[in-house]
Amino acid sequence: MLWLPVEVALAPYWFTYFIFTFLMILATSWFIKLQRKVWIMEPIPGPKALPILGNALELRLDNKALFQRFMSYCDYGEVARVWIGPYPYVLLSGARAVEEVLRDSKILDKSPDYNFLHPWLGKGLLTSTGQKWHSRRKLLTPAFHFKILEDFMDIFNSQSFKMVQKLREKADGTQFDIFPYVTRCTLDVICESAMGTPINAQDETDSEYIKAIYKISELTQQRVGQAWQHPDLIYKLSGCAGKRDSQIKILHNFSLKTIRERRKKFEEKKAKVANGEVTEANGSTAENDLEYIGKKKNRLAFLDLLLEYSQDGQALTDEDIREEVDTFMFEGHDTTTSAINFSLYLLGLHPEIQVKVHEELDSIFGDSDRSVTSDDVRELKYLENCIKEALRIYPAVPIYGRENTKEIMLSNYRIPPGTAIYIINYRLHRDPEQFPNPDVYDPDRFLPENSKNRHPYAYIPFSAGPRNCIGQKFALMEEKVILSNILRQYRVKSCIPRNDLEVMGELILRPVAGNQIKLFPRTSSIE
Ligand code: HEM
Repeated sequence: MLWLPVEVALAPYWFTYFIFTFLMILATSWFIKLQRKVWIMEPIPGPKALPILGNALELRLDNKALFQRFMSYCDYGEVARVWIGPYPYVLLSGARAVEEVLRDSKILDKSPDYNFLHPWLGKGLLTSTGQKWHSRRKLLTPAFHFKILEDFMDIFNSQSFKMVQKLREKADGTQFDIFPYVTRCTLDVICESAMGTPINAQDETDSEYIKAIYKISELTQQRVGQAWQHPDLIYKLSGCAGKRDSQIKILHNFSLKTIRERRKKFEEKKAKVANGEVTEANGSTAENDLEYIGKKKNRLAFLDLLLEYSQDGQALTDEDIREEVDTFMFEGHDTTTSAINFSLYLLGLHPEIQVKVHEELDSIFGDSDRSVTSDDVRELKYLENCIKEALRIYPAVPIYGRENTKEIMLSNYRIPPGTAIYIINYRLHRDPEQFPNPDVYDPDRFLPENSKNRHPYAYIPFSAGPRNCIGQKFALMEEKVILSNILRQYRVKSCIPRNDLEVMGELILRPVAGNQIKLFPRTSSIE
C-alpha cells in the first residue's frame, strides 16, 4: 500500500467515515423526532415506559393476557397512551374523545396493523384510504340498501335451518361447544351472499377453501399479537410469509374463478338482451331479463351487484371485485359468529329474559315452522334489544384503529401526526356514566325511553361516522333470523358463569374456552 499515493490509500477510510457520519445524522434526527413525540405525548396518562423499548417488554403475552393488559391501560383515563417500542398508541374509551376521532372526516386512514391484511384483501373497502375508499364506498352503498338485503333472507333461513337440523343430535342436555356450528353456518351465509356460490361449510368440513379461511385468520391474528412478526423482512425470513401466501393463493384462486364465471354469464345475458334473443316466446321479455341483470327478478350476490354497478361508468376489473368480495368474506363471518354466540351465551345465563324472547317468537310464529320474513324481522323488537345488549357487553369487534395524518387535539391532549389511535369498544361500552351497572345484562337499556339521554358515541359496535360498518343492516338481519330459528326450536342453558368467562380479542372477540352450552328441545321440560 505504501507505494500508492496517500489520497488513494486513504479512500476506503473516507468512505467508511462518510457512511458512519451519514448514519449518525440519520440516527440523531430520528432520535430528536422521537424525543419530540415523547415530549408532546408526556401529559397523556399511561404506564411508565422505558426509553426506545417503551412498554414492549410488558406486552410479551399470549392473546388472552394481551387483551386484558390493553383493557387495563384504559384505567388511566378515557384517553390513554402506551409505547410499543418507539411507536405511540393512543387508546380511547370515552364517548367524547371517540366522537372527536370518528366524526372527523380527515381521520379516515386505518392504523398500520391493517397493512397485515393487504396481501389477502388488497385495498378493499376496509383497508383502502383516500380517493379509492371514497369512490368504493359510494359504489358499494346501494348494495346494502334494505330492499336489496331482503333478497338474502332465503339464504339466512336455509342455512340456519340446516344448522338447527344439525343441532338436533346435540339437543339432549349434554354440554357442548356451539361456536364451531355457528361459524360454519355464517361462513355458508356470507359465501353464498357474497359470491352466489354455496361453499357447504356445514356439510364438507374438508373443503380447501374453508381450511384456508380458518388458517389465514389464525396467521393474521398471530402477526398482529406478536411484535417480532411485524417487520416484513423478519416475517419473510421466518417462513411465516410463505405459509400465509400459500393460503392466500387458495383463497384468491377461488374468488377469481367465481368472479370470471359470473362475469361470463353476465356478459352472455347482456348480449342476448341486446340482440333481442330473449323474447316473450321463451317465457320472458327483454325488459324482464334486464330486470334479472338489474335488481328484481332473481337474487343477486354482492358480486353480481358489483358487476352491474361496474357497467354504470366506473369499470371494475376482476381484481377490484376480488378485493371487495374477499373483504366481505373476512368482515362478514367472524363478526356475526361472535355476535350470535355471545347473544346465545347471555340468553343461556338469563332464563327470565330467554322466556320473553320465546314469548315474542311464539306470538309471531305460533307453531309454524315457516321461514322468517323481513316483516317478522321488523317485529322482533325484544330479540333486537337482546342482540344489541350482547353487542354492548361483548362487542364482536372490540378494538379498531385509525391513524391521524395531521396533529389533532383530543380532550386537550396534543396527538402528533402518525399516531395509531385505537377505539376500545370493550371499555367504551362499560362506561358506568352511560350504562349504570354496566356488567348487568339488561336488554331494556335499548328501549327508546331508556336510551334517549345517552351520548351518541357511547354505543358503537359497528363504529360510527363516515367509516362505519357498511354491513350492519345485513348483520342484524342475519343474526335475527339465525337466532330466531335456533330459539324457536330450543332452550339454551349456558355452562360457564359470567365471572368465569374468559374472552380474548383475536380480530374479533371470542370466548377462550368456546361457547359451552346445553341445548333442550322447547317441547321437553328437562333441565
Ligand atoms: C355483528 C357483525 C359486525 C360487526 C360488529 C361489525 C363491525 C364493524 C366495525 C366496528 C367496523 C369498523 C372497523 C374499522 O374502522 O376498522 C366495520 C367495518 C366494515 N364492515 Fe362490519 N361488522 C359486522 C358485520 C359485517 C358484515 C356482515 C359485513 C359485510 C357483509 C361487514 C362489512 C364491513 C366493511 C366492508 C367494513 C369497512 C367499511 C369502510 O371502511 O368503509 N361487516 N365493521
